[in-house]
Amino acid sequence: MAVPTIKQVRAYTVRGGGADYHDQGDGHWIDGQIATPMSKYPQYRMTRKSFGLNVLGSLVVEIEASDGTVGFAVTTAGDIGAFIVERHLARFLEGQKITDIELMWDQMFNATLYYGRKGVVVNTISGVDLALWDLLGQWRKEPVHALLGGPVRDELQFYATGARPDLAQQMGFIGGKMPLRHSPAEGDEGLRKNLAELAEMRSRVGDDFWLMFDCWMSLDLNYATKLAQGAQAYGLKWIEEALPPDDYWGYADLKRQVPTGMLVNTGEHEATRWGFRMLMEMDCCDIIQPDVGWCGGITELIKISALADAYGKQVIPHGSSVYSYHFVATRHNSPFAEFLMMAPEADRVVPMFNPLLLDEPVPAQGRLSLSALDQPGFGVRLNPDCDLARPYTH
Ligand SMILES: C[C@H](O)[C@H](O)CC(=O)C(=O)O
Ligand SMILES: [Mg+2]
Repeated sequence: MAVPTIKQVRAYTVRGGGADYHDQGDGHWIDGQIATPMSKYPQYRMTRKSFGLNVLGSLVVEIEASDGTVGFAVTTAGDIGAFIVERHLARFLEGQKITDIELMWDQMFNATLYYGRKGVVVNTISGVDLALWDLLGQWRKEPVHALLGGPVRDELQFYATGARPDLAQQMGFIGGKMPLRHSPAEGDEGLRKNLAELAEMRSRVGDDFWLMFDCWMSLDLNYATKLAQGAQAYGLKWIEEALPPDDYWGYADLKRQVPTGMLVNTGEHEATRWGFRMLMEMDCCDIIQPDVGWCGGITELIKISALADAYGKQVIPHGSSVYSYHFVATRHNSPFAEFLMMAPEADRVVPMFNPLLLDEPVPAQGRLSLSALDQPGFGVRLNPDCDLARPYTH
């Protein structure tokens, strides 16, 4: 059978939730007081939207093949990403065989090296890459996990990220990761409050339920060490993204300084095999947490994950819903997955990319059967009710 070629690449943007899951309405737990690198400025401490966490919006990449098959994917990159896709990356895709994903990835990455490497450019490349995998799956009528070598387990198990680990426990999740609220700018009193919150949550969930802190790049080494030592009494399973992503040296020190048995995890704002190589070579963490929509897509995650396996590290991707699930299902070193609680009060399970995708599967009792992932591609559809714009064409 002749392999179709890529006929057209289109980039759309959309606001309100979706892949830019921080773009939520006022009062949502994800925009409450959460420690960030901006917390040292009192005017930017109480909400993350105050410093522009939701400025990007979602990018939707649609790729149409010569036989009419269409693949698509979403990520966080908004208008900037749409510009990059339409005015720069499309040239490396249109006319290519839809099977030549490795070649297209290499051309997109190398052509953008002079202004890219990480951040929104690699988010954008990731979105294109995911759309290519979706297209291939649609054409072959196979789920992406089958294209990746097939699942190694029958169901996925999830921990939940959100403000209410106690409710996540009742919903059947294996653990709850809560945002750290108080940053070093709030001194010892803030540290006491952080530990008191953990103590309170531990008293609600009992001894065996996993509890984790997500520090979202907000701490310094000394504070992170004190937090980890204080949290030991309440059985904190891991301390996540404690330091800025570029502080590889700090992470290596932190990993040596936390109490025995407590894990140091990071990587959601890291990108490419070279970034993750640094984290692993310098022994910065126990578990790496690439976001498949930000780290370079599935094509790059395959390499990152193989490297991690050789280093004896687990790969528990950050969020990303179906884009992660199809990958996690196929890897021995990804034994569980994250589910981000996007209900405003974190009191029920709603699709992570709500309202952008239709047919987005969600865990029930903290689990998702592989049979929920057996549709072609990533198995999701764009919600026609979402107001997509196409700000650039080529
Ligand atoms: C809750 C965290 O601050 C962030 O919004 C999500 C995240 O880092 C994670 O899911 O991990
Ligand atoms: Mg995190």
